[in-house]
Amino acid sequence: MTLAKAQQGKIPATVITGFLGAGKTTMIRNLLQNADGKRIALIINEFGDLGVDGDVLKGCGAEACSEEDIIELTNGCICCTVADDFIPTMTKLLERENRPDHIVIETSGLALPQPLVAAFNWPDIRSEVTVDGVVTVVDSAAVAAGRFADDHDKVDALRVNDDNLDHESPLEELFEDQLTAADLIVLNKTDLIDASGLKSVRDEVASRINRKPMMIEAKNGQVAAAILLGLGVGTEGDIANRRSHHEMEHEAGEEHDHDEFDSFVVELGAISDPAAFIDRLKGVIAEHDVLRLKGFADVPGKPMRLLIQAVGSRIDQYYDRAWAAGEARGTRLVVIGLHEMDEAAIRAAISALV
Ligand SMILES: Nc1nc2c(ncn2[C@@H]2O[C@H](COP(=O)(O)OP(=O)(O)OP(=O)(O)O)[C@@H](O)[C@H]2O)c(=O)[nH]1
Repeated sequence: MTLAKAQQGKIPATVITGFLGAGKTTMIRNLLQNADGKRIALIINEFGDLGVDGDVLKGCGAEACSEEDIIELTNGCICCTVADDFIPTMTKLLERENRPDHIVIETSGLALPQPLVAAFNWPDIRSEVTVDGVVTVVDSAAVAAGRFADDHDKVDALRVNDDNLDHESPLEELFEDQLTAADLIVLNKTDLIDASGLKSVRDEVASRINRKPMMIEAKNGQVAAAILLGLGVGTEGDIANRRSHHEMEHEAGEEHDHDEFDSFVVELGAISDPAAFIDRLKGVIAEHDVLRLKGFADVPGKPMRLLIQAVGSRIDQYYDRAWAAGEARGTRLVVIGLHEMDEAAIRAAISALV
């Protein structure tokens, strides 16, 4: 039977992966607003105890995806909760009378796509759904800045003190695993680098994988729906050829976890001078090498909440929606970094900015 025939009648599902802050949610938001009339169900998974991505997407008011079609998986990283969380969610989705035309899954920035894609080979899922393709979003500016390659010395130093450390740099490994799973690589944030920087990013990305998936460039995740949702690969049938570092290192079946990374939520009162707060926040992020920080701030006198998005020390902010009636105003920020980050010091430093 041909691949196309085997997939006939199945709902296509697109898996969108990529490191923290690469631009996955931005790309999906753009997709929902330009979905060519398709009805999309969205499954979102986020690292950290504050559902920022779901909120951003629910607020985008696109017709392609109503609020009940946005499902948040909050019990941990999707690659570790496949059996307990993802499969039951998919089963429920497939039982709905009004089935979607397409399913889009946004993994957390720390997820390995391989176990998720492999789950599409489970009999109940395989008969109904196929993976149209895995799209890996890359933060081109972060690659150009050496984000995924520059801490060899640090890892080597840690390895001296820890015989059990069998991994490369956790960022580098994850970056490669997410690229390895890709059918399409989107080199995003090209507005932040010049042409020669972009050429180096292309070369570096290509050098990290053996396969040659399609690679395209994008700004603000603007990629046509026909490309994103039209890959037609059936990736579940090829996932055994795209093994992650973890799978190769732990053939014996040792559990994968996210011990190398950590997150915590900082709650603050109102922020009366957001410009000054954000300016000084950049310093805290740089000093403690925070990988990702995002959340909402309460600015006195403003009817809307301020969305704050930091990727490394680049920070975007905008007022995204009005505080709802009865909603407690407050500032809540999720901080994500390497496990060894100094939570107490970061908490104290951020709290001192208010
Ligand atoms: N300059 C620039 N900023 C971008 C681009 N794409 C996304 N961003 C910004 O990057 C930040 C992170 O984008 P998200 O879409 O939330 O990234 P993500 O991959 O969903 O992040 P996580 O879910 O936390 O892993 C936001 O502030 C976006 O506005 C781009 O092409 N150029």
